Amino acid sequence: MKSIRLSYPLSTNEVKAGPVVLAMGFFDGVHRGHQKVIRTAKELANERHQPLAVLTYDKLPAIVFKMMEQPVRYLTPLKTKLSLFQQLGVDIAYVMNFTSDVAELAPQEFVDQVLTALNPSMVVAGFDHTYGPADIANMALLPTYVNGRFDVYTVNKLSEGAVDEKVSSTNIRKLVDEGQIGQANQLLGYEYTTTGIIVHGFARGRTIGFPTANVQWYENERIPAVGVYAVRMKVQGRWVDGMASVGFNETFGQNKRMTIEINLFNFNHHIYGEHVTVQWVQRLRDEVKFSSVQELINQLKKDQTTSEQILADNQFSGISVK
Ligand SMILES: Cc1cc2nc3c(=O)[nH]c(=O)nc-3n(C[C@H](O)[C@H](O)[C@H](O)COP(=O)(O)O)c2cc1C
Ligand SMILES: Nc1ncnc2c1ncn2[C@@H]1O[C@H](COP(=O)(O)OP(=O)(O)O)[C@@H](O)[C@H]1O
Repeated sequence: MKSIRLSYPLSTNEVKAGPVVLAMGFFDGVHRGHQKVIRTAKELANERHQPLAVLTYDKLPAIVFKMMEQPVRYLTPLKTKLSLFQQLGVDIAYVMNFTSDVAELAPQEFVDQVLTALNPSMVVAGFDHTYGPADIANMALLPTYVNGRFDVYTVNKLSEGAVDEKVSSTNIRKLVDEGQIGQANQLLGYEYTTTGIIVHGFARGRTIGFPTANVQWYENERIPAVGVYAVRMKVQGRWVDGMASVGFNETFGQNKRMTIEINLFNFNHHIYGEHVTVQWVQRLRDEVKFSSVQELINQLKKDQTTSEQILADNQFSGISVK
């Protein structure tokens, strides 16, 4: 997959491919609804023997319109999103720098100056996709603006039972914020992931028999709620089972800053400075302030047994963040 940065106004050197089938959307989370859009577009592209391109944006378009939490925390920061696009068979990812100029484009201008410039034979998006104000820039009106220059294909809402009612980025963000990772994973269609690097902590972990790798997550990552989780971590190119604590080390009472600490099973290497990917599989419990370190150790032993069982039962889904 090629990834190409675009900024407005588009220059012709940036876009060499065409004709392509073009899927468009912000796709935060690349959840099962988004996957349906991209997979549908892939089938259409295959039928036409054309590459599949995706048009997405480097930041949530809403940032330009309204006050948002800062920094904005995504389900999938760009790098993660691109990894998922690649696994869905995307050939070209156009990442547009979303500025006020782009936000201010009238729907007709967006179609003429952005979409058309990407040489699509067909544009594909979800039923609720908008490219400006919802009343004038929706999928029903897109064919009018396109005026026969290329085809438009709208992908219906994903609906295969009650749970699919809730396949939306907003809902998944809420589940992650509440720590309901099992449910978030169901809607995502893969295990929720966080990336970062391993930094030094207080070096207490090894003294209690549970060394913990401290993950300094990258900016814009959206971290699950405080609590304890069964996880996998990719480090030095391989996935290792483990358990994670997101919290403040209540028992030791020194930590004012929230940390992610991971004890890996059957693992004994120094990994400071390594880039890692954490796959959140299941929530186990809340963080507890224990009255002694021994009580913490007893609980960690139980957490390990529970995590090992969960991870043994949990198989990798079709796609996962690499
Ligand atoms: C799976 C797991 C669960 C944990 N649960 C708790 C907890 O409930 N309460 C708590 O105070 N600390 C908990 N801890 C955090 C330990 O206190 C922490 O890992 C230890 O202080 C080591 O920190 P260090 O990396 O700074 O040496 C947990 C750690 C892990 C790996
Ligand atoms: N099984 C393991 N799980 C996690 N980290 C491990 C493991 N074995 C060795 N390590 C190493 O030990 C470090 C954690 O030890 P710890 O005493 O908790 O120190 P620190 O507070 O500096 O992170 C990790 O960053 C990693 O480099």
